[in-house]
Amino acid sequence: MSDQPRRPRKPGKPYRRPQKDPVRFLAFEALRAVDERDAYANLVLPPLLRKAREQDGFDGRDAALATELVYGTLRRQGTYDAILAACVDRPLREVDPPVLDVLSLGAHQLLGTRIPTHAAVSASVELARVVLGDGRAKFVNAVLRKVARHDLDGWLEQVAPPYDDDPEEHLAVVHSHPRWIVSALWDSLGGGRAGIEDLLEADNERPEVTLVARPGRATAEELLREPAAEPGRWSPYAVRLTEGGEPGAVEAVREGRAGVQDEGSQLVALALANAHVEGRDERWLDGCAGPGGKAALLAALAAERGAALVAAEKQPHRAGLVARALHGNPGPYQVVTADGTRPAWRPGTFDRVLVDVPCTGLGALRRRPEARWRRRPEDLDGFAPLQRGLLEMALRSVRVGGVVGYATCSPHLAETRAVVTDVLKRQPGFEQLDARPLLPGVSLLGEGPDVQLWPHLHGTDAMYLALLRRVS
Ligand SMILES: C[S@@+](CC[C@H](N)C(=O)[O-])C[C@H]1O[C@@H](n2cnc3c(N)ncnc32)[C@H](O)[C@@H]1O
Repeated sequence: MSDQPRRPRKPGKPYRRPQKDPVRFLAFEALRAVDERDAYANLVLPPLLRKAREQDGFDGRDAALATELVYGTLRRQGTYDAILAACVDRPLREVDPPVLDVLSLGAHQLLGTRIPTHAAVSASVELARVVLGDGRAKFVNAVLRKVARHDLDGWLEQVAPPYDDDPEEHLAVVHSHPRWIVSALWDSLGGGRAGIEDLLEADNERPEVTLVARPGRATAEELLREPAAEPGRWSPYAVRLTEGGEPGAVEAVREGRAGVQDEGSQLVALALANAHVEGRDERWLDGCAGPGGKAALLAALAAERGAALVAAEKQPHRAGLVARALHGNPGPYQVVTADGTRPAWRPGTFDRVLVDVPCTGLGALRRRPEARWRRRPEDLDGFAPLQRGLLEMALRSVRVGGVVGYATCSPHLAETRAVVTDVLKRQPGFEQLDARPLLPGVSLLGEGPDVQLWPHLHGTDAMYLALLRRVS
């Protein structure tokens, strides 16, 4: 793209080269990658930040601002789209995607950060001059000046329908979630307006980084020596890095003795490990193990009891990640690349089985800021047969008296209770255990017997767990 103006300027208006602000430029590059290449922000950002540290001298504050601009813009995209639609004289789908990205980034700076108005507008116009050219920068300037006329609350009053007229659409616009997701989360959570609003807002918060000290290999005390580290809320193995931090810089993480793992995932593994099984307790199975977070915790717990874990994963490259996560485990384990719906082991082989099935991931929206806009309701139909197939396999793989854990990182009822109910109808001989006492100290677990965790109530991802014992 040429830096030179196409036509000579009028006297008195000398041409000024646009100033490239590395933080905004990096945020724009990340948004384009997410938009254009369906990339994931959490994968795109780290290499961009690394490059910026080396080439542009980015410091910690620059990196924090760039990260906040990317994540905040993506999370609040639904709200910003509604506001931008009111400021643009044509449908947003007719605005070029790169222009829309600059506008959204500008809207986030104006409405979602403390950056002063003039700085937010001028930085966005400058960015537009660099990446879009002077003509479209004028358009960006005009639109963002309209956006700047109100604060976020003022805009929401204008663009969101009143709650009493259309509660779901109101919540969708105000809390920036697709309407079908608002509806699904509300169905699962139940209750009135306050609870669902708290949940939707929790999805818009950046989660803390939580570490797991793998038992027998590291201790929570060791991890608590890290800066701004606090004990976990529920899991004895959890340590929260309250200021984010860099897990890769933690020695125990680098050595594989500890890992990054949300407390909800730790609780699922712990509940399965703590469930009572009669008699032998030597053979454990993780039936869909990649990338290996729960398998690593299970394997370490199994080692403490003299049990062995088989970790099965269908995708070869993910099986490689499982092998890496389990490397150095003090007890016996085996990683197999296998289709868990067609097991390579005999029925009734295992004493404990976990199936943490592929799902829509609607319980981890706070970690994947773009995911809510990519998911479609039809995705549920795609996962349904696999989720049932994997649970059926798990039930066949456990011996009489043994226990199966069915887990998802989605609270959608079609992926949680509906699967368990359907499969148990076809496969008698199982009783559902009350999972709640197996999560000691965790409050607000509902009526059971299954467990649904929530970001706003438990500070975890919205993990689901049902525990089933084979009785005949
Ligand atoms: C939700 S993830 C599991 C996360 C894992 N438990 C952890 O904590 O790291 C589901 C995994 O199941 C794998 N998978 C999908 N279909 C499978 C199948 N038929 N058999 C075994 N694994 C499968 C996916 O590749 C994915 O790695």
